[in-house]
Amino acid sequence: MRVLSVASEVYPLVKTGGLADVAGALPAALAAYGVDMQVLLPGYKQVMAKLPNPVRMLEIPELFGTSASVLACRIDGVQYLVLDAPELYDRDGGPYTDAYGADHPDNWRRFAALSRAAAIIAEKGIERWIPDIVHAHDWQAGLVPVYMRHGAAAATPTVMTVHNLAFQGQFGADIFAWLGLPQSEFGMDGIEYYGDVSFLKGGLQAASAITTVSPTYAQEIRTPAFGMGLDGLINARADVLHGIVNGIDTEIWDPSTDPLIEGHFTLSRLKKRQVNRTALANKFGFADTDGPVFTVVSRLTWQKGIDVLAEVADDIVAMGGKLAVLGAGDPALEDALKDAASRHPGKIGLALGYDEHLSHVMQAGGDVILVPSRFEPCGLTQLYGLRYGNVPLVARTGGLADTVIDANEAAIAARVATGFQFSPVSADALREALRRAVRAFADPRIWVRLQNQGMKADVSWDRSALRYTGLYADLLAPKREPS
Ligand SMILES: Nc1ncnc2c1ncn2[C@@H]1O[C@H](COP(=O)(O)OP(=O)(O)O[C@H]2O[C@H](CO)[C@@H](O)[C@H](O)[C@H]2O)[C@@H](O)[C@H]1O
Repeated sequence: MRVLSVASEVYPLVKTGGLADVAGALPAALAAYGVDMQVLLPGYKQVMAKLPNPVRMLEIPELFGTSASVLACRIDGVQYLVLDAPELYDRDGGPYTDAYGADHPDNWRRFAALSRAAAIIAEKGIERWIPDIVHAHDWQAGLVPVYMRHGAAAATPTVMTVHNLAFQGQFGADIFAWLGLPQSEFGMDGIEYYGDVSFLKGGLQAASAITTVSPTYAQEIRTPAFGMGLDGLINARADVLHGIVNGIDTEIWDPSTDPLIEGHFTLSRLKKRQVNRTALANKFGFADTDGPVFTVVSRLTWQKGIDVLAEVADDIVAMGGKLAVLGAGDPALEDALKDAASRHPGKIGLALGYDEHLSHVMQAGGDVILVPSRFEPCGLTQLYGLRYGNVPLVARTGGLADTVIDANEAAIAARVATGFQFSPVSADALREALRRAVRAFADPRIWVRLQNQGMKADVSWDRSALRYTGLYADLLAPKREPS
């Protein structure tokens, strides 16, 4: 089965968040089930610089006012297709923003081009490789199913995966004329959204199947509270909606071999974890290694509940804990955390910025990974925490609710608890959960049990890869007429 996956970021070539991890891990995970997945992504400056021996496979003479080509490149067994269009992608800054952090004004054109290129590949193939299915991720690939339904590959099934419904790719109606779509698309069943254009809405309407990254989030987005204005549409398409929880790449995230951490450890050699704790304490300038070290690796935003975290920072210290935060985002939240760190030198440490290496160090050396998100489609840092003995303390929402088993008394006694959940996302509820964690940490028997159970949890892609494979197979199965 041949599947073309289309994403705006893919680890290890370019990453700003969880989408890259998932788009990067899927090809290998699905290969185990006989899926031949190739991944199309934009040829940003940082991507082009990383390609070993790219081969030019397909010329696209006219793509949104510029010429483009598709390069193929194999890295660690994965076949990447890179859309080389310098006018669109050869720029300083990140995948979506310029060097000053502002969105590129022509992002609609940059990602419409990615989607159009995917549709062209679906029609023409790359050499003799023609996808049986096209799998689009998030709004940046939202127009893939839309372009496909108006072209020669209209019969090829498409899957639209929502990694975060908060980002919809909404642009003014004036861009519609430039998209090269029939006028009928500017309507209820197409990409029109309250008089604007929405790339994600288009994808959700046109795709053969919709998936999101956990079963709980799949239910939540059917409600006005989580549906971000699209709950009506999602409910109307509930028969093709699936919640498939993310896994993690257990080779990259393996505490027994991880080259980015100080000391390797396993379930049976948990004591060896200690050197990582010390390394973390040194990195964040902690005065000592007493008490639990709470860690946060996150975009610093309202979605992630970082305002609530800042509210309880003093309490963490008062409870005898330490706090280490790695992240970047909203300047007001960065300031609130900077203030907390300056109030508590040696106890609260802040690393502002994006640092993949440090994120591994934190998972290996922390005691608790905090994820106080207001909504969380799946969440990956709690999965890395489980695997690294960094016990998750999470808000009871979305994929966090699906992947962490709360340490209530019954779950502790039954030896199934893996972390702590709290609800609602408020300072009071978070404080209460922190207290529970501090109490559990004080009892080494309970704590080691939590770490053990977490490290034993299956966070691999195995089960979910099987579910994606099943979904693809269903989409390809000949439709039976109702009898
Ligand atoms: N400052 C920093 N330095 C280094 N690494 C950092 C970092 N900030 C974040 N990261 C890393 O970026 C990734 C973030 O992934 P998440 O799943 O937690 O959230 P994100 O909102 O990006 O993803 C969206 O897509 C994913 C994938 O489907 C869903 O799990 C999630 O719920 C959804 O919001 C993790 O690998 C984390 O370690």
